[in-house]
Amino acid sequence: MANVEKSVRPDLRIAVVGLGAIGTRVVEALDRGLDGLVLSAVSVQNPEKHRSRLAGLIRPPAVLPIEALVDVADIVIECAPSRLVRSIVAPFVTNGKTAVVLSAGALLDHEDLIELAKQNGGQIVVPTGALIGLDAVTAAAVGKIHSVRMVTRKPVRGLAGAPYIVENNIDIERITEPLKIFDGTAREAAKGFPANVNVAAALSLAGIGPDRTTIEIWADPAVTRNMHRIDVDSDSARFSMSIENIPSENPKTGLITALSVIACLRKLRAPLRVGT
Ligand SMILES: NC(=O)C1=CN([C@@H]2O[C@H](COP(=O)(O)OP(=O)(O)OC[C@H]3O[C@@H](n4cnc5c(N)ncnc54)[C@H](O)[C@@H]3O)[C@@H](O)[C@H]2O)C=CC1
Ligand SMILES: O=C([O-])CC(=O)C(=O)O
Repeated sequence: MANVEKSVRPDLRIAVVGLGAIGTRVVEALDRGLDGLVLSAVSVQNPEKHRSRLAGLIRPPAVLPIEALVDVADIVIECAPSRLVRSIVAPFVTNGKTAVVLSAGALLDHEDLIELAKQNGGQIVVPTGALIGLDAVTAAAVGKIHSVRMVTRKPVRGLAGAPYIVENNIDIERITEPLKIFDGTAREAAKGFPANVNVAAALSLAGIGPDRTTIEIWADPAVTRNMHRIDVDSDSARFSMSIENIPSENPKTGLITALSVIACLRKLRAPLRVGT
């Protein structure tokens, strides 16, 4: 019998930027082991703050400035403030590599990064994150989607400090009843709520774009979870989806977001992929 040699692909080297609510969990999962992936480096704002936790990992990664990551990683995972998206993504996609982006709202302001990826054989991956059903939305988008509408309801803590609220002097701290604070497009929401509704940007990129996807945002003193409801009407299906996210230590960010990134990473080398 012929001796069939198992082909061995080198591990994909992963870099993570930002060790907050999402990045910390992703780094820990990579350190515990994800098939075919190895954590090569991280970028942090304050290395001293993370020194002991990183030293406690089974395989401590290098701690490097953002611009040095492209030399040591095949894939970068952006889990950082949205203002850093360009500096994180551009070097990777320019070199034909992959950038996983959590600050999806910032992509709407830097859409040329998608063109840069196209020209250089790179890829930008936006995980489902704190949302649900982007598989169905991308499938429906192969046909014709008539409308995508989203309603987000968050506790006050999950919205406080958003630029739109500050600029419009909206007082949400003392509300006793649900208050609709925004009704507009995903593009406008990404500008006004850059750290609160990346999900709307992801939804828009999966479906009919940031100018046709609409979102209402409610501050609700009665809820403890970050709640998103989506209604899609298309020529193949009509569907509604909702998710109630338990906030992480960052009240703006649902716990499931990091798990979505880990699931996305698992798919990269999995022998079975389920879902679009
Ligand atoms: N796509 C989605 O479904 C979701 C996206 N997000 C977005 O993902 C991003 C990360 O979210 P979280 O982990 O909750 O935020 P976080 O605020 O908990 O963590 C961000 C981390 O980035 C670090 N950082 C700041 N400047 C840095 C620099 N120059 N270099 C390296 N690190 C730096 C901060 O120190 C902090 O530890 C945010 O933009 C957030 O809005 C959050 C939830 C859902
Ligand atoms: O976690 C959530 O519910 C959503 C969120 O913060 C975001 O989209 O930025």
